[in-house]
Amino acid sequence: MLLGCIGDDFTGSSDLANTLAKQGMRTVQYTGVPAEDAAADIEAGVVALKSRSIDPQDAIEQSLRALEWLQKQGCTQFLFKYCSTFDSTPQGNIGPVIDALAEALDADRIIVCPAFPGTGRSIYQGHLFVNDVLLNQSGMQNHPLTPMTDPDIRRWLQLQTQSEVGHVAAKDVLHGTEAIRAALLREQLANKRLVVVDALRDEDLMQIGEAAADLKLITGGSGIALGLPENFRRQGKITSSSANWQGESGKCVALSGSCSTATRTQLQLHLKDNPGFEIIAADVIEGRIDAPTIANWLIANQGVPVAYSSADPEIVKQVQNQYGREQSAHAIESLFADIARLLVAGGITKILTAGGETSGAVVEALNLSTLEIGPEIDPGVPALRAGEKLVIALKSGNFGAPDYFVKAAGILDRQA
Ligand SMILES: Nc1ncnc2c1ncn2[C@@H]1O[C@H](COP(=O)(O)OP(=O)(O)OP(=O)(O)O)[C@@H](O)[C@H]1O
Ligand SMILES: O=C(O)[C@@H](O)C(=O)CO
Repeated sequence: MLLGCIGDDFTGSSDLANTLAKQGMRTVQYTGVPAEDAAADIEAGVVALKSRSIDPQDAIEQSLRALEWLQKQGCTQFLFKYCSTFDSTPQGNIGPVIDALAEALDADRIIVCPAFPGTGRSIYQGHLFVNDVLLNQSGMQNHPLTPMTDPDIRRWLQLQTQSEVGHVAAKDVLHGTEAIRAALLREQLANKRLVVVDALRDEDLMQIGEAAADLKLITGGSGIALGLPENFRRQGKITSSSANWQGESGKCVALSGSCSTATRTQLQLHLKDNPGFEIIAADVIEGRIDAPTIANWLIANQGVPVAYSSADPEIVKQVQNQYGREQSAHAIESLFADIARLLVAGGITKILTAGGETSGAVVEALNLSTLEIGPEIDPGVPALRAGEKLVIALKSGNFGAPDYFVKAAGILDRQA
């Protein structure tokens, strides 16, 4: 294994694995730190953690264990993947995890670049934009677990890290690889260990990737991985691989715990032609609805039926005020986990999940330890083979075109 990656959630990890696979690296996504060594022919390994919203100390410990395993697999470069909307709180977990990985690797010039132009996330003057609005006006200010209220990534990160935060601005990035390399060195000499790097376009990310060829630790969204495979290819270390994807026949069902604007738009369109079961959070928390009822409903309905708790931010806020943020999230995630188990036991072979935390709960409940990367459904969302009789797609809350659910069901389908 050449490139060792640690993802702070499961959907985000599949986003990264998708990018690396598309750029020609043989990539596998692991759920948690594997007990066994990786197969010998894997070039990039993504250890997916569910560490985005847990206690920072726990996130550090899990990330260091992942790092140790990846080091044991022979990796020479490491990538810490977080969300392209930099999902975190003033306490972490991005800064504390980077600090710990940096110490363990004795790394410097650590790029911090959540940009993902393919999904509209760019960084200019240290500020993160989602399409044409700043992060804190994009809907992310209402995120149920990590509300992003400051678009200045330098300022937000500085709250979380012991290291000093530097910046490589677009004026350097737009001059290409050598200028980026020189600017990173300049920041290192000024004792800025973590460096937010502006990026507007995929070309910028390719050049940032090239400038990062000799860095031990790189951090960012999946976009930061775009240019890395080429470094290994240039050294003759990777050979092109062509994955042999085959979907599954049978019914496809969707589970959505994502309350993001994108998911709610997708649901609105999907529910015009497909049946939906709306899960009311209070009913879950107070035990008025259970998993078997919903699983049976999904199995019995035609089309691509969806069970969803996705609600308007105002409703989510009310639920959280009444029952607590953690408690309500936990209750809903456990419900989705139980539904998923029942679906698979009931013979379902294709499952779509929406929302990072929700997807994490489902992947863990189903014990899906290794995910093979299939074709891309929409930017950042690959089809995944999770077992001999199960294919899935894990959609990050904000990803996917309006017709995502139907498109995803089509790609997971076995082609005649
Ligand atoms: N109706 C609801 N009321 C309160 N909390 C909810 C409700 N529906 C879902 N949740 C919780 O909100 C959280 C949504 O997070 P999740 O990561 O699944 O989606 P997302 O934030 O849209 O996606 P991403 O993290 O990929 O951006 C989960 O913990 C979920 O259990
Ligand atoms: O980077 C992103 O936006 C996604 O891969 C993700 O991590 C959202 O949960």
